[in-house]
Amino acid sequence: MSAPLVKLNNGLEIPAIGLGTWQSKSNEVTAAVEFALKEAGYRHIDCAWGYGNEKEVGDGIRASGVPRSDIFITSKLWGTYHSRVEECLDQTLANLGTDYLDLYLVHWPVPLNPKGNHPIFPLLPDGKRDVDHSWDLKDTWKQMEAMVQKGKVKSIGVSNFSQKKLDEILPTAEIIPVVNQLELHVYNPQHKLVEYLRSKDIVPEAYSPLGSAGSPLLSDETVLDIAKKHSLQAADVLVGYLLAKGMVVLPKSITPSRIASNLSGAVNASTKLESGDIEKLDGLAAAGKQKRFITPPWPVDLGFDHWPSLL
Ligand SMILES: NC(=O)C1=CN([C@@H]2O[C@H](COP(=O)(O)OP(=O)(O)OC[C@H]3O[C@@H](n4cnc5c(N)ncnc54)[C@H](OP(=O)(O)O)[C@@H]3O)[C@@H](O)[C@H]2O)C=CC1
Ligand SMILES: O=C[C@H](O)[C@@H](O)[C@@H](O)[C@H](O)C(=O)O
Repeated sequence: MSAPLVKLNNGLEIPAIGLGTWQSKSNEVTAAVEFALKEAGYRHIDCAWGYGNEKEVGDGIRASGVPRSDIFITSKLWGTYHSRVEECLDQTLANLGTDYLDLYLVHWPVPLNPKGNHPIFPLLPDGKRDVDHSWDLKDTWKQMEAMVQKGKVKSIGVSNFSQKKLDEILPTAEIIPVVNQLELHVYNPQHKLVEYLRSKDIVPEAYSPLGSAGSPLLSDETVLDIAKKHSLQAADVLVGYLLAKGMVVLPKSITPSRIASNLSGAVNASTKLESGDIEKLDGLAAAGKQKRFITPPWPVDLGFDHWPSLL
């Protein structure tokens, strides 16, 4: 079984299901990536410099024996490197053991102090994250564009960009981001933002599609009812719902049976779900279940709906 392909605005294609690797421990991720590629039919791996496990992901890619050219690899630029994009990218390429990425994303629209008191999470004396207010996001994007010109990445995109943040880079962008990777699931569907992305031909990529670790989504009554009706598992419905909506979906697992079913079960679910099921799932958040699970304490306004106020 393989995942369907989704067309990007530059004509390239991305497999609609990618294996997530955030919080996959270094001693577990190699086997997970190897299994996903060799046994479960995955051809897309979602990584990030900030996850600290790219070397082990690279080991899994090589152990799978699947040719590099058959695999779609994404990684992400961390905040302390907004003014040094090529430096972060070169580390990622070396970590993964490849000479190009299929997709490189700006991880968060928040430049962090590159000379702060920590290489990943620099903090100010008051304990807040040390944001580099002097750096302009437009210049991060210029440096991202240069990586395409240099041939180090095939496509570039963003992650965790609200409409407000996209509107900071789009007027001067020479390359339109191909995707925006966001927290998207039945409790956080972000319908308005997704509609905006569609209007700009930017593909929504769904992270934490199962609601991340310890998720209540897997025991949601509506999800379970729909799963029962079609003889599916809850996770199949959650991933299949996003697939059916034409999104790219990034379920993470280090458990072989789940890695397999998150692709095969979800593709099956995407063909079985009826319009009434999709309507019900689309309406869960508005019916009182709206919830974000990933809200790091950025001391800036990201411009998202339903973001806890931390300012
Ligand atoms: N751009 C960004 O800022 C972000 C990007 N991401 C990307 O998206 C990926 C997915 O998001 P993530 O937050 O990891 O969460 P997910 O929604 O993918 O959930 C992962 C959790 O669900 C469990 N799980 C996986 N499959 C099943 C299943 N079939 N049945 C029951 N439980 C299951 C996993 O356990 P186990 O592994 O033990 O099987 C793990 O605890 C990340 O790994 C990362 O690649 C995520 C967050 C932010
Ligand atoms: O991709 C995963 C997430 O974005 C993760 O990298 C962040 O939430 C990070 O832990 C943070 O605290 O800022």
